[in-house]
Amino acid sequence: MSAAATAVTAAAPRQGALATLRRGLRTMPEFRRGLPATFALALVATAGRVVVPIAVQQVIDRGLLAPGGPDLGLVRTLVLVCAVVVLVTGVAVYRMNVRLFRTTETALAGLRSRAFRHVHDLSVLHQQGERRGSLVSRVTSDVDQLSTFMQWGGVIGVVSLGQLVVATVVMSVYSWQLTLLVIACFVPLAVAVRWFARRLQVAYGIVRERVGDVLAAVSESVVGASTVRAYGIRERTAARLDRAIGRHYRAQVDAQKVTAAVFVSGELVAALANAAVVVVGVLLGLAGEVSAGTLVAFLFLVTLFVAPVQTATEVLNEGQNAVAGFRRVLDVLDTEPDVRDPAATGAARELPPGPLGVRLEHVTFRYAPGARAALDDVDLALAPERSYAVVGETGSGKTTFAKLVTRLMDPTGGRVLLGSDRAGWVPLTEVAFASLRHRVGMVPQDGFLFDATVADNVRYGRPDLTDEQVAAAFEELGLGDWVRGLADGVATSVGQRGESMSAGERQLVAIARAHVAAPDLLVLDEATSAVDPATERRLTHALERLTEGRTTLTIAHRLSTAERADEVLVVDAGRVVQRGTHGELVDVVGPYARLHASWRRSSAGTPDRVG
Ligand SMILES: Nc1ncnc2c1ncn2[C@@H]1O[C@H](COP(=O)(O)OP(=O)(O)OP(=O)(O)O)[C@@H](O)[C@H]1O
Repeated sequence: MSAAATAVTAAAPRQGALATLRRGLRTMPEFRRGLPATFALALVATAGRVVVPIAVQQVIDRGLLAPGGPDLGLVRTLVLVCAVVVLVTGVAVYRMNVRLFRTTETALAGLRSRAFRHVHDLSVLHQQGERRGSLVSRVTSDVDQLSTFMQWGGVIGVVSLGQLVVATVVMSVYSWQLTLLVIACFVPLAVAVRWFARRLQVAYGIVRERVGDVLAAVSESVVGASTVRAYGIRERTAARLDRAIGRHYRAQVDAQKVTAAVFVSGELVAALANAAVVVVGVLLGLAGEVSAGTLVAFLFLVTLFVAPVQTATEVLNEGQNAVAGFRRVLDVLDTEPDVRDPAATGAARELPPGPLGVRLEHVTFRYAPGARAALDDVDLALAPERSYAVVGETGSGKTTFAKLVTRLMDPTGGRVLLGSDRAGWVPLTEVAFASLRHRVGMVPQDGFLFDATVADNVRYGRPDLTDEQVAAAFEELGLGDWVRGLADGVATSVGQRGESMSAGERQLVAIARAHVAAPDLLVLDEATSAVDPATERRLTHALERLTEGRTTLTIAHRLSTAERADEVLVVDAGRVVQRGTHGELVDVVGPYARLHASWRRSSAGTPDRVG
């Protein structure tokens, strides 16, 4: 599959609801494992429910109204049997629920973790193509949506169906006339339930949409809190949020009205069926067709009819939710990772030992089929242990170049190789991820930090390092005084996404992280943000130490970086148009001289940005 971004939703062909449910359940072997035993318990629970009406009939007809006077011994035995059956049913229902919760949670945890790993396997580009919030919701709330159905809907649905069948069988054994009567009463309800189910689907569809609106409004106002405050638009933002909450409230109430209507209809039909059974039953009794016990048993059996028909609406509704949830989760799992670890196929190679150079052979990259090439037929070689500065106008393709060299994406044409003439070259697509991540390091522009201590962030790629070793690494980079000046030294917490640190400080931590990882090839995306002169000096010094003796590819935004580099590569509209030292290029008429001149013009404002 090409590296071009394809939305996750486009990956799988649409399947029918049942096929989706079946396929979804197949992806959760943990769920199917305990299912037969759970169904056996469900069967016991169902059977237990019809034992009581049968016993009542027996107590009345053969115990209390026995031809030779009341048979109290039989009544006692039947009451005892009933008590045991009720107890066993209770235990079975309890065990069934516990088993169901356990297997469902195990299965969902497995699914969540598989889906999460899969999202990680998708390329960076793909993760950007899909809105991140949406990917997160697929692994969290969409999976949660399945849980109600699996814990409750599926098995309760089957139990209810079983209850209906068993109740019908028992009733028809007692009296086919009364059975037909009860069914006749419930047919309109069954039809109404289908109608209600459609209305519920629409109503809850609107509720889910409104929930999304509320979440979007809340997250936007929280993320943009400073902008909201700065422009004094608090009232407007709050009003927008209130409107979203109000719409959600109305949608929720509308949906609940439909649910309430379903239950009321159930109650009405049950009352109607009871009344009909009493009237017709008494008439049949007078004609000698049914006994008093049968009539009372029927009243019990009618109640067994109501619950399943009512639950059917909810089961249908939950089933529809689950199908929607499964679709969204399966879409993620069905998406083939476009940057695959060759180790998964067993054909992976290690990078050759020693210093690493880079070779690009006719490399082309398009972000989408038919889009303009972000890199266009680039053919070049970078020697090991030298430093290169990649410069160019904004949007010229510098970041794309860096992402292809670190295999965050694969080229749509041509290939990238790492190695050296001495030790040999290996195409990046054949290099095991473990070897690649071990030998190739990247310091991204934003210097993302995890919510942990400075030391934890530094040893991300080297978990074996102690705090002392991390502190020593800062010393080696000339950052000892800075780290000692932090509240708790290397044990200082950086806050969520590193928010307790300034942009420059985050870069220092990111540099230390790259330093302890000690890669042979280092790709640096130079930060564009201006930092204070003291941090700037620290950064420059630390970067010098970090890049010493390593092949370094820097996406340079500062002229000083370009000046210091062994060679400058000038990228323009996806092509490398100039190459040489700063001294060689600066006096030649061309893009570099233009960039340089524009830097000179703006040098009064920003220190030394070149691209
Ligand atoms: N995720 C993306 N999807 C689609 N097009 C993209 C994507 N990222 C970059 N591009 C396009 O590819 C081209 C090269 O972008 P790239 O990010 O490599 O430029 P750059 O030289 O690094 O720019 P800057 O200096 O602003 O970071 C640009 O035209 C950009 O619009």
